[in-house]
Amino acid sequence: MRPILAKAGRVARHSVARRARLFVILICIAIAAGHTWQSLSARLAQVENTRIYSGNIAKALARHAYDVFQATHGSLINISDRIYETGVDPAHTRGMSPLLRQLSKEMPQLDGLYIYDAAGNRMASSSTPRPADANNADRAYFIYHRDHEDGEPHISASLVSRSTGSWIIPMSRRLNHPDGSFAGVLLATLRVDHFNALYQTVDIGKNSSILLVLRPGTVLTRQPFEAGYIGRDITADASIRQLLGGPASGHAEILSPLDDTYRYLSYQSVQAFPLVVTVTIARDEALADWRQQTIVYGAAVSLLLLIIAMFGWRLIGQIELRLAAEDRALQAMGELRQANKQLELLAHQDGLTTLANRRHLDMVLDAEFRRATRSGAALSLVMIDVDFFKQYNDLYGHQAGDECLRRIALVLKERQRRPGDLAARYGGEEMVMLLPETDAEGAMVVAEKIRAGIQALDLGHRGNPVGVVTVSAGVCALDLLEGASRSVEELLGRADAALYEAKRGGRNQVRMAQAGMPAPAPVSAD
Ligand SMILES: Nc1nc2c(ncn2[C@@H]2O[C@H](COP(=O)(O)OP(=O)(O)OP(=O)(O)O)[C@@H](O)[C@H]2O)c(=O)[nH]1
Repeated sequence: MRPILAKAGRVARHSVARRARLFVILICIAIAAGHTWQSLSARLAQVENTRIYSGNIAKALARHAYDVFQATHGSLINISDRIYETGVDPAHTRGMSPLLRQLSKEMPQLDGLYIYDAAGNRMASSSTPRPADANNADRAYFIYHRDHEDGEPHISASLVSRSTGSWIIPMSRRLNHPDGSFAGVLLATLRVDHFNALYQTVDIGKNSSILLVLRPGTVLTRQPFEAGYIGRDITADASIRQLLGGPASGHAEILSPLDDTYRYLSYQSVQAFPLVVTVTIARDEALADWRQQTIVYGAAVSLLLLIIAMFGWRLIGQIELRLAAEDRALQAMGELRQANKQLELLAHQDGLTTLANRRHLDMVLDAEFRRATRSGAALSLVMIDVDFFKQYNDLYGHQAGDECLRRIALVLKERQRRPGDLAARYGGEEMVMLLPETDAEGAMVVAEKIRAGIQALDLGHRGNPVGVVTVSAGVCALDLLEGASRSVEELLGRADAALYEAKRGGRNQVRMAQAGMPAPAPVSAD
């Protein structure tokens, strides 16, 4: 495998591990994000349910408050009509206690009904008179009516009744003389208990509350009841003031000014009266189920993520190990291929000259011969033999002889100009140049250039009359052979014969094979 391709393959394989790691991370992120989204959605749904639930309760309780105050208001109108029948006659008014008792009995929300004159003295009441409430000129509702001429019903802040000792909500009307001057106050007191008894039946949780509020923000009663909260102004908190100052009903998350607890607050104004019912549910209580579910799911999802991360990482680790093993195998394969190539090269190469060896020459010659015979193309062969090489060895030693052969081989290599040209060591100091697509004349030119090139090496040789190393060469071309008897052996034999002729002719020359050339005879080394 080529190094660049191998590297590209390695990069691609390692990017698989990277992508797998990224995939596991993305899966984990997706699961975590999905759980977070689901959890936040569930929280929103829980908050919305709480809003609807508390809003519905506030609506129902506001309706109840309206019914109670409307009925009380009806009674006050009824009583004042009776009083006005006689033009606010004190004697007549003082005799109305039985009527007040009767009306009070019929209305379970009432703690009592009272009539006070312009000086605040009690003129009639539904309860047994007590010295403590003989004069109520100091009460806020009395002062209000004394100072305001309107005959509208007035609701005051809750207080403890001097007559019954119970927590009550005063609802009163001004009484006028026929000339419009202040004649006294007609008072109905509503039992705080009456509201709380109902509020207690609403299951909204331990840390949640229901408030009946007198606008702008005075607490009339609270469930769970705590005397300390009665009369407090919840609009001291700006956010609540703003909230209650808005539409007739609404919802918000608030930090309760009463107990510093975060709560979901729903409120509903009571129709026709300056009253508001608020239902607040502690955030902790509202979200308790959601929190528990989130913790359980969160633990399950965390476990799942842990398992995915652990298995994912282990899997990726194994992938990486496999990839590393693959890398090593590929590298080993590459090295093996390289070694095989080297071996192949060595199998075809002559160790001394690095020219093609005899075996390779035989293979190529055979193939080229058949190809040329088939196609009618030219094919030539030059056989080269070093002159007086025995003397060279004798004179300069075998190692010098080897070096000489190497230098000669370089000249042959130089002459391999075409892709098909092949220089080979034929054996000993004999070499061959195979020249496909080359005719006899062309081969003669190449052979001559080789001969001249070797002489030009100027390798001193005292045993050679020329004084330097020279070669003789015999050339034979395919077209010199007779058609039917053509063979590789003949081509070689005829080239060898031509070489023989060159030797006989005095060496350091090139001869071309001739038709009917005589068989080679031994040449003297002298
Ligand atoms: N140094 C060395 N000598 C070799 C090698 N192969 C063959 N020879 C020697 O080459 C010589 C060839 O000598 P001969 O065939 O008698 O002929 P020559 O001395 O070259 O004389 P002519 O060919 O007639 O010019 C022998 O002495 C071989 O030992 C080789 O690989 N290295």
